[in-house]
Amino acid sequence: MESLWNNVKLKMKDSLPDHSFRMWIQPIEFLASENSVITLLCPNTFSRKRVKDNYIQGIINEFSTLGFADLQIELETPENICHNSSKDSPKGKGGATGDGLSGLKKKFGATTGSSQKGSTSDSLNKGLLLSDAKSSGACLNARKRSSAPKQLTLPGLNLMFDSGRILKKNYTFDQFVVGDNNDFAYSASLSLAQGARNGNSAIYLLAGTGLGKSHLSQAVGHHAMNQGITDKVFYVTAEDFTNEMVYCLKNNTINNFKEKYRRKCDVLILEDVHFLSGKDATQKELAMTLDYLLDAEKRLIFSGCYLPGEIPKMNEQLKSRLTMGLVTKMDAPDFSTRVKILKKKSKEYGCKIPNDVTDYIAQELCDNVRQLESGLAGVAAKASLMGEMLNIDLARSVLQNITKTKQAITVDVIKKLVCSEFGVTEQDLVSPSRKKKHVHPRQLAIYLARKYTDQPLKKIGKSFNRYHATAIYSINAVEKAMKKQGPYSEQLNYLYNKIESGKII
Ligand SMILES: Nc1ncnc2c1ncn2[C@@H]1O[C@H](COP(=O)(O)OP(=O)(O)OP(=O)(O)O)[C@@H](O)[C@H]1O
Repeated sequence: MESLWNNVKLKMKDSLPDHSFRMWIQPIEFLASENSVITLLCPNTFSRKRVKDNYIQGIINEFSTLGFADLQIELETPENICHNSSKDSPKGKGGATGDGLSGLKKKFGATTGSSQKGSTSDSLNKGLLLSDAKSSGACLNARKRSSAPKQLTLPGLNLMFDSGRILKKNYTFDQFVVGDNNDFAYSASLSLAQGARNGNSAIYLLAGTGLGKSHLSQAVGHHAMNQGITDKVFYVTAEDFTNEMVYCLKNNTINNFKEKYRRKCDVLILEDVHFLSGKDATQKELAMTLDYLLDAEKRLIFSGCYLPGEIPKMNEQLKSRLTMGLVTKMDAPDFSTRVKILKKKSKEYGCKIPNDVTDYIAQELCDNVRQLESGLAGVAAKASLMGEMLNIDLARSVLQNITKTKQAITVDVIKKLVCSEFGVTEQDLVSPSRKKKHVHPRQLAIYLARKYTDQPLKKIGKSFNRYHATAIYSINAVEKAMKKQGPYSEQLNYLYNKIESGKII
């Protein structure tokens, strides 16, 4: 169940503005599951109230799209649990809150997984074990051992470090399954991590969503640190880089920023390069930083869904620096690699999946590895939560929610939906009109077509009489607008719900 919750989190990451996700959803941890009730642990009462008021419905919806429609979600806080336990205790003082979230989970017998993003490597049965521990008063005993209460941190505040984001603990080379689709990217990344330059100190990992860019680029960081090569590994997204630069400019600390990236970094991992589109000042600064790093033969790993040359409003200097090293493309895995991935992941989750079920999942889910993981987690979680046999019928009942949506959505279906919601015609969508009332629905339709269909961007652009670059620009514009919570993201969530509920077909 813990990995099911991690999948729900991943889905929410896509639909919420980044800061809201990091502040409110990311810190929530799975605590227990019993009889179709899932208990989640919020860091404190304030966060619990906020989640209850604003995000609980979204959480329920995401569980339901993963095939768990009838679950009840309970939100707990460390204080609350130990307060409840202390009612049974003759002299319950102090509290597990002092140890924070992970301490409390340890006391309850659950593993904490990756500190930031939650690991999928824990057994799917942990939730049930956890409930047992809870009912047998483990918290109470733990409380007696705990030290004086300490202040809890605000949710999400410890996610960024001076050197960027924390690397996910299981994004290592040995957890990465190599197939025909990614063997070149894998070898190039490994060789860069090991310091065999072959004339290259930079790599650009190019792939669609969920195909392993973050996994492989973070594996380079892990390797450099674990092998004692360097601990000066900076892992940032292009958005983080931009925000940090703007912050430093405003606070007159831009020299520190330059010093940090140019002189204190041995390995720079920069993700989601397409975010830089149109950000002239950041592009110039990054190009200069890359000159320093390339001259010093530092290791650079970039990743993005598009080639730099395809990203609109990107300056030529930066484009050429980003592609100075190897550009390696990762494709969707073929059937046998999907089976290998499922087998590896099910071992990680600590569950045994019969071969025919693994084959079935691999046949049904072929878009990307994230989707594959989500299907596997859903199937295993349903078997564990409902106490059902893990067989093809059960797998079918979980996967049909994922595949039904996927099969039926085409660019035309999306166009029709957007037209009916915005009161425009299909002709308006494909026309050259730059009027806001046409541009807005057109950009949304392009974004949705990218999200819900398998069509390549070139083809999507063509369906709207647009160039490839304009399609990328539209997607970036929607992603940017979504980050500001408000009518725009609500509108988009509404469209997601309509599409995913199958109500438009
Ligand atoms: N070859 C692989 N072997 C094992 N796991 C993989 C592989 N490729 C991807 N994954 C897993 O799939 C999930 C998604 O991968 P990742 O986050 O690296 O994708 P991404 O390309 O960075 O996607 P996005 O562009 O949406 O951020 C992760 O849990 C990752 O561990």
